[in-house]
Amino acid sequence: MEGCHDAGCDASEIDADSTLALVGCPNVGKSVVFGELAEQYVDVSNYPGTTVDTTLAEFGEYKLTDTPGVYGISAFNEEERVTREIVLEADAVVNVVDATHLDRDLFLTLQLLDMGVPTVVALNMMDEAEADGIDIDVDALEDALGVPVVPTVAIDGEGFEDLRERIPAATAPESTAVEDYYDELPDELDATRAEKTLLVEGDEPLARAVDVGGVMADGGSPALVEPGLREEIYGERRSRVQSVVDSVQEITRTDDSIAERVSDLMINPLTGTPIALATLGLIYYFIGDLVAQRLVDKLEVAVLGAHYIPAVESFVAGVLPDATWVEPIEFLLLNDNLGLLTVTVQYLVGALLPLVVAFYLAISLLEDSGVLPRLAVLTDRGLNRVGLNGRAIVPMIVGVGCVTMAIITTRMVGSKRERTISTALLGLAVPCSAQLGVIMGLIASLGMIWWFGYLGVLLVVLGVAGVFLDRTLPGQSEPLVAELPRMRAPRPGNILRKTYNRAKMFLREAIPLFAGTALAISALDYVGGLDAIKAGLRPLTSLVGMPADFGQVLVLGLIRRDFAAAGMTDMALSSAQVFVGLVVVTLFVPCILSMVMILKERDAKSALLMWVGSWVVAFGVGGILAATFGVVGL
Ligand SMILES: Nc1nc2c(ncn2[C@@H]2O[C@H](COP(=O)(O)OP(=O)(O)OP(=O)(O)O)[C@@H](O)[C@H]2O)c(=O)[nH]1
Repeated sequence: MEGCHDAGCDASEIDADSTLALVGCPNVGKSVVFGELAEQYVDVSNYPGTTVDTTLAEFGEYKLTDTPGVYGISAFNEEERVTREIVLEADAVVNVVDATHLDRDLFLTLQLLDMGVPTVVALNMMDEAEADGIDIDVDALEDALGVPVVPTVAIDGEGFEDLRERIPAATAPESTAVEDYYDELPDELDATRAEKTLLVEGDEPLARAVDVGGVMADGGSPALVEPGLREEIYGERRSRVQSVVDSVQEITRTDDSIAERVSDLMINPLTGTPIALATLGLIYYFIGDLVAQRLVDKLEVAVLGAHYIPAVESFVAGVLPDATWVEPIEFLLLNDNLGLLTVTVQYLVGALLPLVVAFYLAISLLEDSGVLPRLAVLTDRGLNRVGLNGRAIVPMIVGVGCVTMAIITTRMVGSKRERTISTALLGLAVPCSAQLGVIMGLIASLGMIWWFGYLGVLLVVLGVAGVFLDRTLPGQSEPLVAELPRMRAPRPGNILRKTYNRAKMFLREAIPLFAGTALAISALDYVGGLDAIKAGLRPLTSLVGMPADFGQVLVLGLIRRDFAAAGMTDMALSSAQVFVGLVVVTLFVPCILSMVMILKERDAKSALLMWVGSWVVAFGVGGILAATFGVVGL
């Protein structure tokens, strides 16, 4: 069935096979509503903008599509374009409205109704409205809007029976205040009410698609209407929203709740900074120390290293026949660098799995409690200087746990440009905890001053690289959307479910990639490729004042960063050499698994540029430090 947003579309047009879109502002509970209606879990987060991909599900005889949260139907950014497209295609909309934010959310509702989109309003978060002393006269709201309004508490499944029942009655008022503006459009234009409304609001994709007489796939000249018209229509709609809110809502309590007071403390730089540092410290302690060091150490070494690897080795040796052709197979499966059944499994199960689970657990808690967006607001200004916004704080912290993991979290930092910058910075100068552990051990014997020197160099490189990328990459980074979700007690069920789902999805995508890479590197190793690389690296190792053996360290670094740092433990080096060597291995290329992830999350060109860039920066900075300290490799 075609979209039916023309004037006069009524309930009878919504029948079996109709497509329903779930539309609402960010963080109003759409994902929970979707889960309730479709009986299917989608990622629920107390963080605006977590629904980036859309999900389609069957709901009774309808098809139901989840959409990214938007404040209005327009096409200024990626989320808006996705939602706009879905709304234009849909037969009806379930508009989720946050009862504690009527004044904000009803703009979208009225816009949908102006467009003639058959709508049912799910007035969600009624529990929070009640707690905040917000009294809404639902019948009056229904009368004012002219469409069904159903109060819901999505997390408790309240109101859904009613909602399901009233969806077939989705409708839109026959006429709209916006119709007066349609006169601005060419007389011969053949467009639906939805299209006309968007056109008078200056919708660019539609304006570009207009040809004489109709809306076409492409062609025609953009800007059909005066540029100022949008503001006029928006202003008029906002005043309609205000009068609806004034007539249906009464606020009986005005003092701040505890959650609001905590929130204020968190975003005030004076009190927020120590809270943020403590939170970051806690995350680091949990992911970087407790899990990445202790648990992973136990699992990787004491369990898998001591029991699993010997067992699999003897099993494979027992199964494979004793013949020369078996040798390469045995090497691919069992070699000590990246054997498919040995080190690769040891890494995936012993390190990556616990890290992934720990990470998702921590992030889910931070998201659902509302701490995460407040951290983003606090760190926003500093990160702006390097072309990022506050949302990038998470990948940076996570990177200190595991860079591979952090690269996935760059999904949440906003535009493609910011994702590229944060990925590049992560790959370049954020040491992962496994590497940091070994590095700390090595530096501890040199003294505190070297430790600060090491951190100082990394910060300078991060700053310079960030500013460089910000200036050279085309476009501009997006500002942080300032709207803060409310602070809530996380729901354990949701945290566990989300962690499980995210970890499962991650592993399902990552395991084949890692296995393939391990096989390819092992094959290269078998034919002597890694030794050849080591010999070829000699000019570079002397450039940074390191002995020839440092080539071996770099080859290990291509595979895993902590291997590289660990490779330096039994080399005879001066203090300055240890320092320079550690800076070089930190800035050196991301480990092979991070590279696989960069390839997957970005594209081949960015991955190659980042890889080559790391060589240049590592040896450039290493060369400067070597010259400064006068270190010479033997
Ligand atoms: N108290 C309360 N919390 C709710 C209700 N509905 C949803 N939530 C919580 O609100 C937060 C946001 O819910 P989501 O379903 O992720 O919101 P969304 O609209 O899909 O958000 P985006 O996808 O980011 O636009 C989560 O922490 C939910 O647990 C409700 O009726 N009452």
